[in-house]
Amino acid sequence: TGKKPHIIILATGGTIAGQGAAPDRAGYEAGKLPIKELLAAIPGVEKIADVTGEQISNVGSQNMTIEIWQKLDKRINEIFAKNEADGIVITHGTDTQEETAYFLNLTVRYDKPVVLTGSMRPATAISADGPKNLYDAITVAANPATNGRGVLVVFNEGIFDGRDVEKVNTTKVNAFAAPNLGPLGQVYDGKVFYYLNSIRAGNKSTPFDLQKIQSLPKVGIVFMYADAVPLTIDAFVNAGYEGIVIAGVGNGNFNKAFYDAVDKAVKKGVVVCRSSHVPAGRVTLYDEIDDDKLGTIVSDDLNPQKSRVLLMLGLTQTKDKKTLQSYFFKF
Ligand SMILES: NC(=O)C[C@H](N)C(=O)O
Repeated sequence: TGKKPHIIILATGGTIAGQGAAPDRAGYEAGKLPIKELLAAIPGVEKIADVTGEQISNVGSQNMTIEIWQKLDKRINEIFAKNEADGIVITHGTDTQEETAYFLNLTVRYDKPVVLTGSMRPATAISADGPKNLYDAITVAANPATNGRGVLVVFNEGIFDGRDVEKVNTTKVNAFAAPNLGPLGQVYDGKVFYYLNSIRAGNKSTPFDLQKIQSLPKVGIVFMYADAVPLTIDAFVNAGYEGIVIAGVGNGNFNKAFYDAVDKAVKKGVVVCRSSHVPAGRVTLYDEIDDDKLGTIVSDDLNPQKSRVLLMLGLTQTKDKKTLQSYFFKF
């Protein structure tokens, strides 16, 4: 019987720390309860790990910021550099959890477990899902088989990789899925089962070492729909954005008006990435749009909000579109 693993919880807020007038969700506030109270709801956890907690922020994740991402990244890298913990669990709202997970998957320089979780029901609601998710996340982070799998999301007994996980339901406790890949595994009754490995590179095999990156360039997202007008494309260009992700229809398609606006943006040096708001599938090069002719890149199977994360980080390294495109196929 060796020493128990030490797990540090970094709390950022979210519904898991949410408080309302039980048993309702109406009018509840995310990011109210401190980490101490979240831990008090999972007695028995001391049998699987020595757990300590730190409060990084306390916000609903609709208010997540790049500044909090940088703070998280810095603290995670410091914890592992100084060997302060064997694994890290991040409690986080679900609205932007997929973005934070992918950002950290690309920027954390260590292979040790980093697991995000949250909840759909506030801590004060009937059958709150937070305590179980937190217990499961600690179980996964404490398991040696989690090493080297990048940043993960554990939710409703599913284990997902940070690159592929997406929020797929607005209110149900089964809120996360990886539409293009599926879950990496399952956590059940304190046991961890992995079924597959993500083949995407992350952690220190990316060039995105935030210690060497002062600030991130601005990248915006524009939503395409029938008869859409490209006002926001022009607005982003005029506001000095370095990149634009188009949340296109179908295989990253957009109409003639968008095409012309994208053409102008690219000619001004803005990098434009074609993604799609279709829930699954990849956006492929040279389908109905000739990317060589228009000067665009494609998102592969990253959704628009994750494409923005990668394009922001990519643009800190290069403006070369071939290299940026290679990031989208590799990371
Ligand atoms: N279920 C949740 O966590 C939703 C909340 N708005 C948040 O993202 O913080």
